[in-house]
Amino acid sequence: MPSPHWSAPVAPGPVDAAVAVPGSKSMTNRALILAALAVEPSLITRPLRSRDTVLMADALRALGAGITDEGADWRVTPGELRGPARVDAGLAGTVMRFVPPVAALASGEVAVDGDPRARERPMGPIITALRALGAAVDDGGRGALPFTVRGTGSVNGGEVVIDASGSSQLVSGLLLAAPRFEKGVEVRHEGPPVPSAPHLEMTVRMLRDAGAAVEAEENVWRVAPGPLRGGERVIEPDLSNAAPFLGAALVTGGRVTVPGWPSGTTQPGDALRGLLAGMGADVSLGPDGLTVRGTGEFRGLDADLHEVGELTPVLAALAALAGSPSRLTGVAHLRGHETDRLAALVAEINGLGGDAVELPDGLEIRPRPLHGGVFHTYDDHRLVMAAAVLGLAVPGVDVENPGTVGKTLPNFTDLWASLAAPA
Ligand SMILES: O=C(O)C1=C[C@@H](OP(=O)(O)O)[C@@H](O)[C@H](O)C1
Ligand SMILES: C=C(OP(=O)(O)O)C(=O)O
Repeated sequence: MPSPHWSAPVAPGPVDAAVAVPGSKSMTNRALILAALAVEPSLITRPLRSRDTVLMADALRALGAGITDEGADWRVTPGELRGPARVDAGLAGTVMRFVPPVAALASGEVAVDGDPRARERPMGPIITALRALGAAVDDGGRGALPFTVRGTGSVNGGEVVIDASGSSQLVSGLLLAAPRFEKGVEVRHEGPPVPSAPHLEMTVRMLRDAGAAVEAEENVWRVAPGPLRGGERVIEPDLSNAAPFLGAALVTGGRVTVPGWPSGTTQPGDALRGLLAGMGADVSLGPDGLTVRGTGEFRGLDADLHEVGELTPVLAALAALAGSPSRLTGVAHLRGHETDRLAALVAEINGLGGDAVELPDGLEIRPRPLHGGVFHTYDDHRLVMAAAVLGLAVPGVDVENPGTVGKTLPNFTDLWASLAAPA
């Protein structure tokens, strides 16, 4: 039984470590979807194994895909998509937005539900879009989980307009399944800007790598119908999950290397290079990976994080420890993430004596001396990571429900212990 609380370790001095972070959640779950829709088997190499990716594998198995372990890798053998099936999305945005368009391709009923908080996350636009593309979805008029997709074995597809300002995943979900729609798809976004542009680029890139014909313009994406290839898909390390480790170099004036950092990538975590450099870190990318060095002093950050919202919790923790104030903007959509992240970060940073204020679209954080206390995590993996960063410098940070970090990084506290241990 994991302990319901975790005392975040104080760094005994400057950290000096190499930390190999496991595979990208976003790439693993896209690779699983594309492999399940392909015309031949795939091998997914170095996948992330975490709650979100195991839920994705289980969902696709329930719909007829064969997914088996091959050492640490996953072998995916496409099968005929069929219901009846039940899909548990947990709290995974990728499962709740990427699986329903696949379920619409199945013959039979597919019931989709998730954690209580998952029922509050934005889903309405993709349900409406699926109906416009020819799928039958019974959501009891809620525009949210739970719902049942009544598949007939095919989806007509075609043109659809969607407001994806609440989540880029609403677009990604439609695009990933679209090569199997009779007419493919043209998705046009209308509304306030879509967040997380790199994740949309990741969707386009991975579809193309699998052989799909995709056109992407500003706010319009077209996917032609056609077969998807299988074969080997190698998953990059999760660069967003590298954030707390790299941040530790800044907080302690130490050095952290993340091996396997790609020289080119669609992952939003790559933006950490510029963001941490902007806070005063020395950042270098070389054959050994990405190395971040801190001097012990670092400044606050004034940044629009609209495209890289998932980095916000860890950057907010760094901001609370920085030498000058920070403004993190462009992230109103974080109110629909695992929890309302803006409210949660303000409550927990201020609970330790900090001075964080919620903006209409972000956070303003003025550093102040902090003290220990319980740090609540709201079923949000990234709040566990934020708490760990604070704990490096603040004795007595008592992290509630640390196991929730297993959403994307089950061995986080072990990796963290090796980082914060005396050399
Ligand atoms: O497509 C993806 O893999 C993701 C897209 C982003 O979602 P939003 O656009 O909803 O922020 C990101 O925050 C999430 O962690 C993963
Ligand atoms: C927003 C996140 O996750 P999800 O894929 O559930 O949307 C996240 O990992 O920061």
